[in-house]
Amino acid sequence: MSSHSATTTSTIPSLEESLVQSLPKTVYYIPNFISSAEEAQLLREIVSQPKPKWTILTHRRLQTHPSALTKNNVLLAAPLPPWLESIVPRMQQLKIWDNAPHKKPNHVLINEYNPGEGIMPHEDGGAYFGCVATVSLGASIVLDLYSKHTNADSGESGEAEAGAQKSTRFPKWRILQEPRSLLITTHDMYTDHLHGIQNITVDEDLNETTVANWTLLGDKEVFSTGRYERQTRTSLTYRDVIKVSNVGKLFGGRK
Ligand SMILES: O=C(O)CCC(=O)C(=O)O
Ligand SMILES: [Fe+2]
Repeated sequence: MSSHSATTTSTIPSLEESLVQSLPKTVYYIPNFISSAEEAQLLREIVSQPKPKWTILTHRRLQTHPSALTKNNVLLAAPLPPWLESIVPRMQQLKIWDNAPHKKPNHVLINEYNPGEGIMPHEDGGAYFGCVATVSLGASIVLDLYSKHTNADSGESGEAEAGAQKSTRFPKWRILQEPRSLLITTHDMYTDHLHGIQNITVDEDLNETTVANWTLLGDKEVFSTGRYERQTRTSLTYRDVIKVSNVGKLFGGRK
């Protein structure tokens, strides 16, 4: 009976036990939120999307489901594809969407990072209800967190930086996201902080003092050397877009 736990639905830990206590409010980290079979299925769906679904960016590529927002940050009403919707009820069990305008996510960005790729520090902003739920697929990666208001003192300078990281900001905290994990970012952490992923090939210096969610990790052994060689990592970021418009209305009622 060893490895026959095919479904994990009944074993999600509570939000309380998933709180990342060392961070400003509020971040939750849940390892193994999905099973390996679900992870494989999601990755199959992602790679089988038609080529034009991908937006190629300098340091990653991106899919937007069901579609990109309009210039005014409006989502044209459409359901999420069923393969992305499949894990939404499990998120709803955690009650993280209870205060959201639509009570569940209606938009998913899919980011794929090869080794050496990343995303500049940014905030996700006011188009969305202030909660993002990130499912990681394929490999681990470090997410850096920054205070929104620069304080010039932090961090050593010294390290010669290759690439275009112009703002010399240093991450204040780091979160290690394992494959199949769920990361929930909400409240002040959503509104008052920036997050980013460095364009590097190895995440280094990983240990219980440098990784905010160390005690919550599913498998610390993987990081026992303190180093993690990046592999392709894909993330699904689930959000609730506040403004939704019916296409019919939009085109029918033109003023
Ligand atoms: O890949 C991630 O975990 C972060 C993605 C992200 O920050 C975004 O799409 O806004
Ligand atoms: Fe983001």
